[in-house]
Amino acid sequence: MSDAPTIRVEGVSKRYGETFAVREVDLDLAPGECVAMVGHNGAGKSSLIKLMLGLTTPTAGSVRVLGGDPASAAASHIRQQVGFLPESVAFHPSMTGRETLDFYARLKRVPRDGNDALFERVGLEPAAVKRRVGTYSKGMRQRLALAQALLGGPKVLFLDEPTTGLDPALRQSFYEIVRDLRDAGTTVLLCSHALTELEGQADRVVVMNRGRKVADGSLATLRGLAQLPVRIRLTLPSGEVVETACANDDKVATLRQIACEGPEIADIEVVQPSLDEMYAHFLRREAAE
Ligand SMILES: Nc1ncnc2c1ncn2[C@@H]1O[C@H](COP(=O)(O)OP(=O)(O)OP(=O)(O)O)[C@@H](O)[C@H]1O
Repeated sequence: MSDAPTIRVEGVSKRYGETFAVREVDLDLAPGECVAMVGHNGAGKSSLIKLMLGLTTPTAGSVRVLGGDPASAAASHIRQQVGFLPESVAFHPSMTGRETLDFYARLKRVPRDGNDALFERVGLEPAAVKRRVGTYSKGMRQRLALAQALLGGPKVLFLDEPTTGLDPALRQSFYEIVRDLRDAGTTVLLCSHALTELEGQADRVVVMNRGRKVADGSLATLRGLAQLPVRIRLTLPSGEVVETACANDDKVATLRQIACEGPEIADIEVVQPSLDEMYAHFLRREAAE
């Protein structure tokens, strides 16, 4: 990974009238990094993405994407290297999948000859590509939406709630595509409310609350900061499950003690705090400050 960030957000605020949608946010995203942005409804996630897309300009601070201001008139070359999958995509129902992707390719001024490869990549079968979008299932529409976001091989990809309404198998294949993109050096910013499914997918998690960034780090870093207890789950030979909790730093000593002095056990499991629990912790901490 090169050190120059693909995206640099510095001291950014965005105000709509009296409402601060984004407040004094600093955020760097490196090439090939997959970052998950989480937060309640109205936390400022979409507003931040709009700023990074250059659709709006900050009230204060600066946004740099691929070294330039994405909102400037001269930034069409930047916008061409950015893919965006919005939270709700409305395609024209009477156009086929192929016509839809051709249309977006023309808009983005990228050659259409890569479209077949894109359909294959997102798992849209040739027969489906010929059908009108109005006949598509939610999963097929979302695959087409992803193909649209991948047009031109973007260096930066924004995905807003990409897996909402998808079945578990489709979610998995979605994240596989995201992993391949990240491995190929694409910077991916992913917004989601589905916290549990983000575990293992993102290199870093950014927690937003009321426009502010309240936490930012790898899951391991956030676990260290939150200092939430780990749970030790013991299954006794009778099948009964007993749970105890201890500080993360004490878990080895606790396990040793259980092994030496505890009851006979059939199975043991150490359960780290989930992303859901950490998210709740950071919001509680923010509310208390
Ligand atoms: N164009 C706008 N005009 C006025 N207020 C706005 C505008 N866009 C966003 N806001 C306000 O800014 C705040 C942040 O909204 P934003 O859509 O960025 O949140 P979000 O985290 O994306 O929420 P969700 O998860 O529901 O999509 C909200 O209070 C919202 O009402």
